[in-house]
Amino acid sequence: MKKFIQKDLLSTQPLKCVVVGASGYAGAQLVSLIGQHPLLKLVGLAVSESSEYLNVQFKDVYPEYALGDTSQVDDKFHAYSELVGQEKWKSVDVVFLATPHEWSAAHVPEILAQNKVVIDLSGAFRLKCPETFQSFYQFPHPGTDFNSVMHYGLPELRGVNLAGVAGVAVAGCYPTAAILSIAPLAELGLIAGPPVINAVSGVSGAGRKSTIKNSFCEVSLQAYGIDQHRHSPEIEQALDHDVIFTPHLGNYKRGILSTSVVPVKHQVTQQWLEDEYQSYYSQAPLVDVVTESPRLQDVVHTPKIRVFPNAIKNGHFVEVVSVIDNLMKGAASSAIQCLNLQQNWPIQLGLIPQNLIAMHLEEVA
Ligand SMILES: NC(=O)C1=CN([C@@H]2O[C@H](COP(=O)(O)OP(=O)(O)OC[C@H]3O[C@@H](n4cnc5c(N)ncnc54)[C@H](OP(=O)(O)O)[C@@H]3O)[C@@H](O)[C@H]2O)C=CC1
Ligand SMILES: CC(=O)N[C@@H](CCC(=O)OP(=O)(O)O)C(=O)O
Repeated sequence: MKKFIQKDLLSTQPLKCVVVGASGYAGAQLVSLIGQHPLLKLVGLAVSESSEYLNVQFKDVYPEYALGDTSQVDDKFHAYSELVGQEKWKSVDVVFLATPHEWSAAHVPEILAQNKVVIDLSGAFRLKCPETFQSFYQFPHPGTDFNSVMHYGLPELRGVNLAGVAGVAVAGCYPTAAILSIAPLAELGLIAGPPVINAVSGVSGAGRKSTIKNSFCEVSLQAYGIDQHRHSPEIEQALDHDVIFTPHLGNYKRGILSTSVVPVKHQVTQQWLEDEYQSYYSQAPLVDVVTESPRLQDVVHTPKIRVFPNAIKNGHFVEVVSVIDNLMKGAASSAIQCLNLQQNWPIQLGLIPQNLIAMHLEEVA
């Protein structure tokens, strides 16, 4: 696969990356994105010691994400404990974790201690309050010392500054859709009462391991986690406001459609609202503020979010519909954006080739 990059980054050495949890849905999507990124080089795929994929090649499990030329890449799954014992581990720059929350909580400290950048897709380091964390995750907070080390990674949220940070706790999938729907109103101080957020996710949001609840014949559009989903406090932390969040499971594979209804402190017009959203996202190439109700198929398999703000009830409420692919913008592509920002690279580097072509590119050798 040909990779292109703008001239001023041509002399930048690619970062060596490992994905832990590479056999899972989010990890596999990450592997495919690293494979197409001009400044990232995949050097290891890690799974658990009891994984059914040990020593199996990635392309045999996920042919749809084939890495292109794999002759230079070890694309077999290895146990994490084996990988860290290999000589090449020492030169790894970045470790992506697409692992269970408990696993990330236990292992991030040792990876940070080896001066490797950690990009964690789990929820282990997103919530700053230990009591809230314990009550929603049912295990102890990894420690408040990490609150200043692991930075919340929602790339388009104003105030997020990831340049040079040691670690990133990538935002959750539902929170990405909900927070980016409401953030412009929060910044304006317009929220008059708890936003009501209803969101539907495809089944890949629940991960690859099957259970009765997410098996094909059992899944039927259904609300769950009412008033107790761990993404409620995550959304509240980012917006600094209470919310009423209800997730729903839909009988399809990928994508989240979120609808947020927000009471506002003063009457707004449609034009004003659209202008404010356009302004908030003016430097965000992967956010489309749209004027027609977005569909999941507009974004599935893409790194984009589409946001559709509406002034309703005579301008006293704002209703915002947004759509994302939960495995891309809700997980893997957002993780790549976070690393791009951590490195001071363009936010969309490696994610939208056609955008790159517009930026005076050179082919990477
Ligand atoms: N699915 C989604 O839409 C999103 C997921 N996330 C987060 O990403 C993480 C992964 O989610 P998802 O891909 O859905 O989950 P999956 O269940 O599909 O994948 C989990 C991965 O973790 C690996 N794993 C499990 N235990 C260990 C261990 N002890 N050591 C090393 N690897 C281990 C599994 O490998 P194996 O079983 O082969 O050993 C597998 O590769 C979770 O924290 C989730 O919350 C974040 C945003 C969205
Ligand atoms: C459909 C489904 O089950 N979705 C998952 C959320 C997706 C996920 O993995 O959560 P994070 O974004 O926090 O990592 C859930 O409700 O627990």
